[in-house]
Amino acid sequence: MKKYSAIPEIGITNRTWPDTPITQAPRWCAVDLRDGNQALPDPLTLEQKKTYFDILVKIGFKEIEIGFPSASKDDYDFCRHLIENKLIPDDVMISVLVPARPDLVSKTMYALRDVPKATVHFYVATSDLHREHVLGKSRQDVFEMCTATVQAIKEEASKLNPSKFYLEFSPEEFTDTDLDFAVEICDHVINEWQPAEGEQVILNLPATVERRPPTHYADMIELFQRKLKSTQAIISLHAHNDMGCAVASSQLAIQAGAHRVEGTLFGQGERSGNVDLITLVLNLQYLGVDTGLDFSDLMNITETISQLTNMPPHERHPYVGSLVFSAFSGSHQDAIHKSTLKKDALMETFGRWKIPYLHIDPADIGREFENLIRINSQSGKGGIAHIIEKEHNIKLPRFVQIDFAKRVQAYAEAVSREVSTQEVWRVFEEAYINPKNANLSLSNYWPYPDEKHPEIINAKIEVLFKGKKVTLEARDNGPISAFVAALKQLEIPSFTLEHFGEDSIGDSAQAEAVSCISIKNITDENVFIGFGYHSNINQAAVRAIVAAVNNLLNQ
Ligand SMILES: CC(=O)SCCNC(=O)CCNC(=O)[C@H](O)C(C)(C)COP(=O)(O)OP(=O)(O)OC[C@H]1O[C@@H](n2cnc3c(N)ncnc32)[C@H](O)[C@@H]1OP(=O)(O)O
Ligand SMILES: CC(C)C(=O)C(=O)O
Repeated sequence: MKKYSAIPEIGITNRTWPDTPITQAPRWCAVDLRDGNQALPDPLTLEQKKTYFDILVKIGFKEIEIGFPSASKDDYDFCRHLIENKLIPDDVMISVLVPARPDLVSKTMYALRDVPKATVHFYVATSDLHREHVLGKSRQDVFEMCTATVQAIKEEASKLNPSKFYLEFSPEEFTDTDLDFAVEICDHVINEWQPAEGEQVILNLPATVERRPPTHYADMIELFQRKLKSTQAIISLHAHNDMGCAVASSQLAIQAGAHRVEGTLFGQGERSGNVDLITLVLNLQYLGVDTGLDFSDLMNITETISQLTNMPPHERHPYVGSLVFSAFSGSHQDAIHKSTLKKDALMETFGRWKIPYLHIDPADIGREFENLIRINSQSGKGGIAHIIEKEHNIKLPRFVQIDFAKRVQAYAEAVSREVSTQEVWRVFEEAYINPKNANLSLSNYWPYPDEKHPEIINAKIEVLFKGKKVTLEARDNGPISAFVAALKQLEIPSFTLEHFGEDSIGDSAQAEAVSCISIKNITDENVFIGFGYHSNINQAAVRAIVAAVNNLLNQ
């Protein structure tokens, strides 16, 4: 016998869910304070639960499962705390969990006294595996347990008038349960509860352990609804993530007609967790669905929840991971660099958000482009140019990008790790602004127009050349060419000025000028680049020339 084998199909005919797009958000129920909390190595304290509850409310959850009051004093106290201090907003429905054990119902209901309204959620395992081998019960026993539990809830509820109670039932291990039995037991629970006209019972159909592919979950949800007799049911999902497919399962099962989804932030929950509501909700938002939840402050939410649970999300966790809006590799960086500059135009062209390698706008979830492009040995010129432009406001000409990318790559290979933006700048400075082992340094430069021919510029310069102070003079028809003419009197290889570009940094009157120069060694045609800064554009240019000449001398 093989240890693992194919899982039998559900046996649905004419399934409709694959052709049913999601156009409307389901009801969301956050079960972080129950399923999430029960799976934490250190369960949340009362204070921590309060903070967590407030975050869930702020995000916009209207249904929040707050705990298992019969399980522990902490859970009981938290329930009392919310009710006694009237901390539950009018438009929020809390729910509590209890097993199908009448002995635990009274404590559960007593914990809810004075609540204006609440959902009482009870569960019993219905799979053959669990029912027979854990609970040791027959199918008939399970019917009786449900009857007894519903009656106990009704009885306790009647003592707590005028609080209004709603019912939720979970056939635990639904996805491993014979579907006809699941339908029968759910119809039975609704019949026992006898909901008032217009009232509905939540049937929460859990993938307690993810034992099937997402398509099977969707099939089961569609078929369950076809078979259910009652018309007073809300179909709810509760997917676990053992195969890593909980988001996909839930998304397909919503297509299959589920009205409500239970899950947790970051998928915090038993084993590999519950469905991650952040991913699921933002996936629907990405599909244009109005989800009713607000994750615009997601990074602060992430930070607080990580502290509470002591479990920060993985760096690649969809939407929230620290690396999900970062690109290290050259072709990704190039594409992002080019397209973020014209993101509005792209939006016009495609009629929706579209940027290569970025499926949503990070700004929508409180993130920025700031760390989007990160540098290592996989990076290319586009990304590196992006860093220099973003951090230092300097637009690198293409030929400089090509030259500089090689230098940064050599540096990254030498250090064998990610290169910080400060290091990128240091490489830039050493390459083009203050080259190491400089033989030439500029002490002073005085350009002045000729008295008789003001279009002619006289250049007087003082330099330190190979340790000696030298004064040089020359004239030409511009301040830069006059400077070059003076410099050429030194014993340096002959060169020509190839490129001269200038830009300004900042937009005030005191903005600094930045010049980019390239010179070519006439003998071997090698090109050398220099950059210079100054508040005066001519002074910036001659500093760039000095840097380029130093590179030529260091050849
Ligand atoms: C899939 C889920 O996440 S379900 C929620 C799980 N969450 C929790 O279990 C957290 C809180 N639980 C607890 O604090 C405890 O388990 C309690 C208070 C509920 C019960 O504690 P104990 O009475 O000590 O029982 P214990 O947990 O050891 O065993 C469970 C008993 O309940 C039975 N049981 C388990 N689930 C159910 C159920 N849904 N309905 C009825 N009985 C159940 C078991 O068969 C077992 O019965 P046994 O004593 O006859 O063998
Ligand atoms: C109690 C139920 C809903 C549950 O947590 C599960 O089946 O995973």
